[in-house]
Amino acid sequence: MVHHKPIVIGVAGGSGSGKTSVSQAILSHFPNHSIMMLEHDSYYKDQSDLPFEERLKTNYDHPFAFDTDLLIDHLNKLLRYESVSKPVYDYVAHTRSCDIEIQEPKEVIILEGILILADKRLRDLMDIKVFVDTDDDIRIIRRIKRDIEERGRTLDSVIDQYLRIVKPMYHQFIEPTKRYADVVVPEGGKNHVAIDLINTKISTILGNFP
Ligand SMILES: Nc1ncnc2c1ncn2[C@@H]1O[C@H](COP(=O)(O)OP(=O)(O)O)[C@@H](O)[C@H]1O
Ligand SMILES: O=c1ccn([C@@H]2O[C@H](COP(=O)(O)O)[C@@H](O)[C@H]2O)c(=O)[nH]1
Repeated sequence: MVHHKPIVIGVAGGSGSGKTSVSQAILSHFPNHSIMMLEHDSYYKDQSDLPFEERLKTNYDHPFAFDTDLLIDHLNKLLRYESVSKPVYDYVAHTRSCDIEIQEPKEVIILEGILILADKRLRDLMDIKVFVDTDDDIRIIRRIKRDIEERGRTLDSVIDQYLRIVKPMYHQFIEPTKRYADVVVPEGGKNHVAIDLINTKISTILGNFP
């Protein structure tokens, strides 16, 4: 029988910083535990009422792009050990897909996203706050590769979006949230020492569960 509220680990950082890699490294360290990922990206606002050309103009790196109220509602349900219907985001179509995913509650929740530390309501629900800190040049190189291979973009579109939006928004909204982090992880998923420290802390909290 479960007595304690689930543990929430927030993993923030710029696009391409290695948030997903760090989160995966935590997930794979606890194969026998009940652990899940919750991505702020799944809660990008639905834009199906806008034509595709209009969706291309959206600023996806601004807090207004997300339905954070819905994320908080879902997180609170998961914290009460209730399941939720997660939206599924389609990066190629730039809108919510028709699918939903049923997410069962778990003992450990990894909450991941570029702007999760920018919202005090989310910060207040986290037990451990992590910021993955990777230089701009490394992040743009990773993003070019990923967005062309996985998100249906061209080189020119990635460069244009990066210079016009992603970079200025990072410095205005994302980088300043580093000050809220308990742990700053340089260089993402390959930082084994930082990941071990985070995993040890999670084990300690799990060990203290009644
Ligand atoms: N330490 C690393 N060294 C090399 N490549 C990495 C490293 N961490 C992540 N990557 C690669 O960079 C890309 C972005 O990493 P990801 O973890 O998805 O970042 P984010 O979730 O912050 O956008 C992925 O293609 C991933 O394979
Ligand atoms: O329709 C969309 C939605 C998001 N983006 C970009 O995605 C990144 C955040 O994802 P990461 O996995 O953290 O890189 C954000 O910087 C948005 O610019 C998009 O291009 N289109």
